[in-house]
Amino acid sequence: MDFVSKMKELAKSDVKSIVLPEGNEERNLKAAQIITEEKLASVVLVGSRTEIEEKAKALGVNLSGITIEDPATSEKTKTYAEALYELRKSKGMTLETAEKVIQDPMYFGTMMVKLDDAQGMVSGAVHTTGDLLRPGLQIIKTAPGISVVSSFFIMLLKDDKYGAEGQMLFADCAVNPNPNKDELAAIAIATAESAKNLLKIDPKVAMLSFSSMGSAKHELVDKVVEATKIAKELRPDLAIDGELQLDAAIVESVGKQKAPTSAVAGKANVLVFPDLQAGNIGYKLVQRLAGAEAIGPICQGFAKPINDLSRGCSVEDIVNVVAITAVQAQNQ
Ligand SMILES: CC(C)(COP(=O)(O)OP(=O)(O)OC[C@H]1O[C@@H](n2cnc3c(N)ncnc32)[C@H](O)[C@@H]1OP(=O)(O)O)[C@@H](O)C(=O)NCCC(=O)NCCS
Ligand SMILES: CC(=O)OP(=O)(O)O
Repeated sequence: MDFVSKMKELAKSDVKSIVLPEGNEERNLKAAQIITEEKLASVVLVGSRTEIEEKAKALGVNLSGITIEDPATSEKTKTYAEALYELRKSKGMTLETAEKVIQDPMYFGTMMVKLDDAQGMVSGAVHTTGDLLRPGLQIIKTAPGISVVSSFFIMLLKDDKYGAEGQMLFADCAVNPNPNKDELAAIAIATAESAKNLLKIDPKVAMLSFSSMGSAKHELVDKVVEATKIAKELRPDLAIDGELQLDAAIVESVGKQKAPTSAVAGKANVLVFPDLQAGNIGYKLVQRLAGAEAIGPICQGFAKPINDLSRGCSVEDIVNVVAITAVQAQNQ
């Protein structure tokens, strides 16, 4: 069974409630109907009830079995505003501001997850990644013992000779613009754990650079070398190695030539990029030029699952990320 089918089967086995805060958007509405028909999750659309109902009618989307929460009229709005105020008052938020902010479906949806009125959230077809991350960081916060929220893409490649039979995780492609060495080490460890938990593979983590094992000297390379050292010290049980160029990481013959003693070189199935410029460009290159399916960005490190989409996503992408979010919610 392929990865997406596995996620869907798991999601169906214990149905969770997932919020779509871009409730009046066409792809979200179409996805909501598919998710409901396939029983992948119990969908909550957040937004103006009138707009959602009118748009659904125009698109021929059947809303039965789907819950709509309108922040302007919901009986939950007051409670959520008060909870937001309590969480953010030490940062200077007033109750008046909280009452305004909670009208934003992104904040309303995030608060639904925080207060267990839903188990997960997916957005990003319209909003930017920052629009999802800010309420997430302010309200959901990090899981116990985790200091850095980051993200990964599940890359399903056309050529199964790479990664784990064509499956790879790429990180961080969406959250941390310029992680320092400690943050980069944390991203590597978190992504290795995500590879084990979601893909059920034995992670082989390559810390990517433009240098392989000292072949180039530069401060940008130093960060990757130091992050690799930190990650290995923190988790000697994990196969993490670097610094490696991309070809040394994924092509067996090049790995043997450039990093002959590495247990990861040539076999990597988790690629950790040195910064967000490289990560975001890297995943889009593989998606667009190599025709890989890119699922995500899936967030890791939040106390509860909230996930992003690319604004270029399809209806199918939304359905897939909702299934994965539901599986993450089962594992909470
Ligand atoms: C993630 C991002 C939104 C955070 O921005 P920010 O300006 O630091 O946000 P805030 O200052 O409002 O931070 C909110 C809180 O989260 C914390 N925080 C920020 N990034 C964090 C991270 N990666 N992990 C954990 N906590 C984080 C902040 O310390 C702050 O805590 P506090 O309010 O309790 O003091 C920002 O880094 C960003 O825009 N990243 C790039 C997203 C993007 O454009 N991706 C490309 C397309 S996918
Ligand atoms: C993940 C990502 O790059 O999102 P967007 O394309 O919406 O900026």
